[in-house]
Amino acid sequence: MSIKQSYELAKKEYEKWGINVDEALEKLKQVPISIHCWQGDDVSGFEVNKGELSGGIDVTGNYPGKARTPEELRSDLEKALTLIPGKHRVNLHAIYAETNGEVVERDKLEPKHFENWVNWAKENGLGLDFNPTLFSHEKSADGLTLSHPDQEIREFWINHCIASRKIAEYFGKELGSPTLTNIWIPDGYKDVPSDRLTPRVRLKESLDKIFEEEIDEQYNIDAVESKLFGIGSESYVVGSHEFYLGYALKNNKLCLLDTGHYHPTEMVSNKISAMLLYSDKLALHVSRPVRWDSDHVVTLDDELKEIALEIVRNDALEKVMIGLDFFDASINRVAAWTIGTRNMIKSLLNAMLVPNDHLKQLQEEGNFTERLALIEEFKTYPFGAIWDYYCEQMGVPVKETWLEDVKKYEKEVLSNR
Ligand SMILES: C[C@H](O)[C@H](O)[C@@H](O)C(=O)CO
Ligand SMILES: [Mn+2]
Repeated sequence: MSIKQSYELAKKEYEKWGINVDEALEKLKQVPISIHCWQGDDVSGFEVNKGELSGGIDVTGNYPGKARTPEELRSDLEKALTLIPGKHRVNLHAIYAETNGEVVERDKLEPKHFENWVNWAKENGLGLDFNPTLFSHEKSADGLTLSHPDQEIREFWINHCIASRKIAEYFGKELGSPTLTNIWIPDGYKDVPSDRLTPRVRLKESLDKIFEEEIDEQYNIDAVESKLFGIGSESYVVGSHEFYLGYALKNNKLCLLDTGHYHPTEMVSNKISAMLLYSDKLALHVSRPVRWDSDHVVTLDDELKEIALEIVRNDALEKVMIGLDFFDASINRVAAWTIGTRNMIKSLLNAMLVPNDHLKQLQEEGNFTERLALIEEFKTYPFGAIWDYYCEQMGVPVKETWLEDVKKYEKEVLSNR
């Protein structure tokens, strides 16, 4: 049976429940995923005086073929993008600046240092997102940045974040779509603090200075990302969830929820509807924590499906800015992007192929038996046939055939590095 024939049969199954499959596929095409560049080079970046990865995050594995230059990273991203259906965005960190061999301190970074990225994004029809990098640097060696007791150090990082917002504004203007600029800081303490308040007061003041200058939301949207703990900040993180939730609501900023930044049984899927009652938009870093914030490649697991359901059934596709955040150096990095991003898209399609309105109605009626029965039965509906057809229509490999492309690329390109 051809992919189209399987699709037609599967479509009929969904149509019985009033689900318009063609409409769902059209909708899916419009959803951009922000693909993080840092999976391609293990969060190394291209700074001339680059430091070791720090900030309480870690990349493990030494699979060959890591990108060593901006050209290699862009070429690897291009490869991955040929295997992922849809038009997406690329998420950059400040450490991916190109400074022509010159040492440019992070507080002095300018749009011109990202010109190649912008030209490349234009050529490939991509949007760009951005992050100031407040780790892997001598001025964050003690694990503190925007909340540092030393005013000079704080000023340095404030100026870096201000410079980053200007770079993001430039991206937004050049590419005609707003850049999401996300601030994440590693600040925290290994051991039980004797004062939790003072660092938070300083972080609040630093953020106020960073956001002093208004930037048109047509070009730049600001987000703040919280965390629970990191390596070396096990007991206390200054920018906790509650800290940023309050800050974002009061200052009209977006909260960015990283799925690896909560207690192991605390689910981001359960936060989306609550937060969207009080905020027009929110942002995600979809990751996969395995026992800790390990940033494993995203799989099509229950929580990913639940996150997608919450976005789709609450009509929030334009309110939730979906980004990815994982970095696995133990497998082929192009495959990592491909697996994780395809899974994110698959989860959205899956959510569109569920009779969401009917299930909501059942809940309202207190019919929990039917609610559970249908949720479970839909798990084995022929979703794969719809996904395969979507891939074919979008001109990307169907099923696991993309692996052949990755193997070829590994043989011809990655293995020569
Ligand atoms: C590269 C980092 O993962 C990223 O900046 C941040 O989003 C994070 O999640 C730190 O744990
Ligand atoms: Mn993150």
